[in-house]
Amino acid sequence: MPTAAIKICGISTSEALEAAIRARADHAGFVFFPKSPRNVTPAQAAQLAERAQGRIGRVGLFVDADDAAIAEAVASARLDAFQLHGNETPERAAQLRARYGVAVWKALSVATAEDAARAAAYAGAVDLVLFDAKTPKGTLPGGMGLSFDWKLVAGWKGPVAWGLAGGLTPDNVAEAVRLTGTPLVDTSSGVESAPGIKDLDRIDTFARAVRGA
Ligand SMILES: O=C(O)c1ccccc1N[C@@H]1O[C@H](COP(=O)(O)O)[C@@H](O)[C@H]1O
Repeated sequence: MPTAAIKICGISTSEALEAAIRARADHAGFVFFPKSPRNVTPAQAAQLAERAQGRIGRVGLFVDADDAAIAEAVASARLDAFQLHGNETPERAAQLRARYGVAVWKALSVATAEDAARAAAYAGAVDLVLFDAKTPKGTLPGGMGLSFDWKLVAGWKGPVAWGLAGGLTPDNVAEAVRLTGTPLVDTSSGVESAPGIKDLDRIDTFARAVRGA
């Protein structure tokens, strides 16, 4: 089985970005969601994106963002992909993909087999679906360190590429990769010492665990 690709999300400092690059992660996630402790301003994003250029993929995370917010993020950070982490429809995802010509990832929150089956509706509209855990009402829609029953997506064979997120840590990611066969893993709070504070050693340990799986 090929090694799963790695995305480290919620990067907001150059130190964390360099740690992700040193760990040979494939993608760095920049959160454009003001309610998140990992939110970056357009100015921060511009600096990080510049530093990341040609060294790691740049994924912008949005939650039901309007056109103006997305245009501002795109103007500041040259993004390689959008990660849509709200209730964006397949039509909205396809519209953004056509408008900006970048890859679009759609996060889907999973608690049942029916939730995972919703991925099929995004075939043709997105480049990847990211299965994540459901979070409690009134909290952030991701980045909470919550996982779901991985058996629901183990060996998933759908009409679109996929990845796994939600509560992945250096301690459990190898098991998650082995059990699901996921081609991509995404973590945020699992490589932090506190919400929004990336732990550089944990980024390294996480990547090693993925490659050792
Ligand atoms: O990281 C955030 O702050 C965030 C905010 C809003 C939506 C999604 C967010 N993060 C994404 O959530 C999943 C799971 O994160 P975790 O590893 O459980 O902390 C992941 O895709 C993050 O990119």
